[in-house]
Amino acid sequence: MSDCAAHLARLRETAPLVQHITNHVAMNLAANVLLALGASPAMVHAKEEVEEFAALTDALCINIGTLSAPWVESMQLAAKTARHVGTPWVFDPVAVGATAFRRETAARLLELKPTAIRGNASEIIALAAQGSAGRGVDSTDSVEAAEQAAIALANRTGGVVAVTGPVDFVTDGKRQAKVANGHALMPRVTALGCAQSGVVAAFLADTEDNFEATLAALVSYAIAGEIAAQRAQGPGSFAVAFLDTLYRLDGQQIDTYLRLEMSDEI
Ligand SMILES: Nc1ncnc2c1ncn2[C@@H]1O[C@H](COP(=O)(O)OP(=O)(O)OP(=O)(O)O)[C@@H](O)[C@H]1O
Ligand SMILES: Cc1ncsc1CCO
Ligand SMILES: [Mg+2]
Repeated sequence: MSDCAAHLARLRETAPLVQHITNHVAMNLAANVLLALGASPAMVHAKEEVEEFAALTDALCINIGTLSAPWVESMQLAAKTARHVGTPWVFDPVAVGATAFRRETAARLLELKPTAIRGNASEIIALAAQGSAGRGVDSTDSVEAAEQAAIALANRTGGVVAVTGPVDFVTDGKRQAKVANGHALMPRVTALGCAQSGVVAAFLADTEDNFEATLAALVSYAIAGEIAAQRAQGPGSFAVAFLDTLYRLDGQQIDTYLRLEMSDEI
């Protein structure tokens, strides 16, 4: 069994509780994706309860997709608690280059050292303050163009950074890898990237190696997308097939489909 398959098996055995403070578009899909995979999602964002919940969850995912002022406070409180108690937390900087509100919120969250950051190329370039705005929530940059930004961010935060797209790039500042799986239907379903950030959080629960766990999350996700696309007619049936495929995904499929490009140490 490959390392990726072992991480997936561990996730299913432990069924980690994953708190989400995510956007209105992603909530339902992210919860269904996590349930299909075998984790336990909870969308908990009120400032009155986020700290209490963050102290008991196995992992936390924070996503700024549909940002508003009360949520910014909740995000800060939850990330601070996660950091304090040593719970892994993932940051998804949706459309961070688009507005000053997003840039300022993201900068404050970065200070709380996310265990992992997952975004598309334009988001990672903007977050590293290298200038791209993207086009709303969609990327206008190639994953390759974001590699140096990802390495710089990983070094700055001490965490893992994943740039996702046609080929995913992941680094912890020392190691790097590329995942060449996936399917072009995946960006045609809204919030599939947001749900993927929740999946990264689920894989980060209870692991010794954050880089390997993030890599396993990206691999599982992309391979499920690739298999699901074989029986999809378009984005609608793809979304349904994707949930079914995540539910059934096994180590043998991972080993059969895996197209991993392990790069040298940086
Ligand atoms: N063109 C593509 N070909 C193959 N796989 C893709 C492609 N685009 C995306 N994917 C897959 O979808 C995953 C997440 O996609 P993406 O980077 O598009 O997220 P995103 O832009 O944050 O999405 P969203 O904001 O809609 O949630 C990738 O990790 C990859 O597995
Ligand atoms: C479409 C959209 N708008 C804000 S968040 C979101 C989900 C994809 O990022
Ligand atoms: Mg996104």
